[in-house]
Amino acid sequence: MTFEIISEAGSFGGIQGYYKHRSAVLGCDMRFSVYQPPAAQHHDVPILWYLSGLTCTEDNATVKAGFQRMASELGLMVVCPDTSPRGDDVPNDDAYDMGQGAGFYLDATSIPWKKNFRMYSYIRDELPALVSSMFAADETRQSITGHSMGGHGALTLFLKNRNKFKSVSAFAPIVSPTSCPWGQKALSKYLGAGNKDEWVDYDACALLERDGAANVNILIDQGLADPFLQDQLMPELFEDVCAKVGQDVTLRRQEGYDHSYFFIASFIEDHLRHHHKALTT
Ligand SMILES: N[C@@H](CCC(=O)N[C@@H](CS)C(=O)NCC(=O)O)C(=O)O
Repeated sequence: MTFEIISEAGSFGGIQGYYKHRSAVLGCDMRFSVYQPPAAQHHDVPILWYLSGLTCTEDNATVKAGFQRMASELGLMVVCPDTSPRGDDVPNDDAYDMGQGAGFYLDATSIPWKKNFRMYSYIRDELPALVSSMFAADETRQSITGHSMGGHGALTLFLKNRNKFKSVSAFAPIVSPTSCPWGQKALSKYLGAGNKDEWVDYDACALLERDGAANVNILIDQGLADPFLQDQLMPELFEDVCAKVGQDVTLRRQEGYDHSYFFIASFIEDHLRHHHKALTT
């Protein structure tokens, strides 16, 4: 497995880096960022995956979430992948919520998307193998978080891989893509409008209902001034399923916060502490 260093910069005693590699799973070049805490100079450290939302690249969270100070203190490696395959040879769409920048963390099965849009397998298998071969990362201790579309990615990847991730959290997640316009559009194009049986495999509410509660506390923050709250995010759907199946969830409704990285930066410390606890006990 080979990779290229795009840049590395000192940050809170550790290193904030940007990297590029050829993804066999996605069939294109991909970029991602990794924060290595100072502890990684001495031993393998746990990994926190941060999945971003629509229109984002690996850069948004890296420069705007403000996780480096706390990740340094707690000894967490934070990896931010891109949100989709990219490039001139990769299918795209003019809309911001489809195609490049909108991979929805699933493995597409429809033409023309299925050749490249395999972000589920990329995040679950290919990128972790690369990261643990490149850095002092402890593959046995991984957790996952994300924002909006990335919150959907974090919840679904966790719920389907409960032995791989020790904990999960999310900021303003899409909790039920089968129930909201962003999700219905993406699932009908990536998986096929007639394949609704496959849609539930990428719906956190449906997965929880189908597979039952996980043995962890799920932390979710949701801003009450988020313009997408009522039509797209609907955290009450997740809350209802959690109550039904006995899933331990902490859903915090935050007054005055919108969908932006100002919201994420305000609560990122709590999320890093949530994951650190699960990764070190
Ligand atoms: N209509 C909006 C929707 C996209 C959006 O709000 N994206 C969120 C994730 S769902 C985001 O993180 N944007 C980038 C940023 O704030 O840095 C736009 O095109 O900017």
